[in-house]
Amino acid sequence: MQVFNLEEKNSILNKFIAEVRDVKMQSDKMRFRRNIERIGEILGYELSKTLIYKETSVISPLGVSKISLLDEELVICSILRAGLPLHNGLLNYFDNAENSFISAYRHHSSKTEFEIKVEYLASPSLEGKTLILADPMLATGLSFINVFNALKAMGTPKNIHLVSVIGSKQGIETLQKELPDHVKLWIATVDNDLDEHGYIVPGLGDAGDLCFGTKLQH
Ligand SMILES: O=P(O)(O)OC[C@H]1O[C@H](OP(=O)(O)OP(=O)(O)O)[C@H](O)[C@@H]1O
Ligand SMILES: O=c1cc[nH]c(=O)[nH]1
Ligand SMILES: [Mg+2]
Repeated sequence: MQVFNLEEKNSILNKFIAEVRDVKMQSDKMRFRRNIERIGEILGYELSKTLIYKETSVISPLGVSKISLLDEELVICSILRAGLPLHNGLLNYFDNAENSFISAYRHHSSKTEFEIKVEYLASPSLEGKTLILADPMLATGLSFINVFNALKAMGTPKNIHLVSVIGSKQGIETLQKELPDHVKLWIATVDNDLDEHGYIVPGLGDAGDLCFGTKLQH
């Protein structure tokens, strides 16, 4: 897996990362969701530079302009719940993409032990297409791996891009071991630690709850 960590170069992205981490700003849920969406827009723009383009002619009122436009069948798949604002950010730029939604949640057998449950999948065929798989948090990496395996039933994509906001070093190492070499990861920032509950430290907390509110454990 190839990793593109956008924090390696300072940009306006830093402001959005700072705001999603900031415990005081997190009380403004609308701003939190919009910042995740803005980060999705930037990650999408960066990955768009690696896609395939085809020269096209555009007729303006005064003449003809040649321009290269995206020439790939894209499918954006997001992992519910927290993937939704990131999905919207990607879709803001890749406006002709097809869309998939898949659920993944942590089912806890104790305070520190959990397995990932994948229960819902709505997707077009992925055969021969470019798949963009979005989830803002890459903690242990188990959600991405379980979802990656569940999506195999939808066909074999030509290219696969994972898009995430905050990753842990450990989670990225796990993905490096478990996912094929051709997969690319686009990530806004990487943290060093995971706590005993599998939360990224310093991270930002629970992205799903910050977007949409707390949920009952079941
Ligand atoms: O890398 P992992 O250790 O698998 O953890 C990351 C997962 O945790 C979060 O989802 P969560 O299970 O909290 O579900 P939610 O979006 O419904 O809150 C996040 O959105 C990822 O899907
Ligand atoms: O740090 C983490 C880990 C899992 N899920 C989150 O939302 N945050
Ligand atoms: Mg959550």
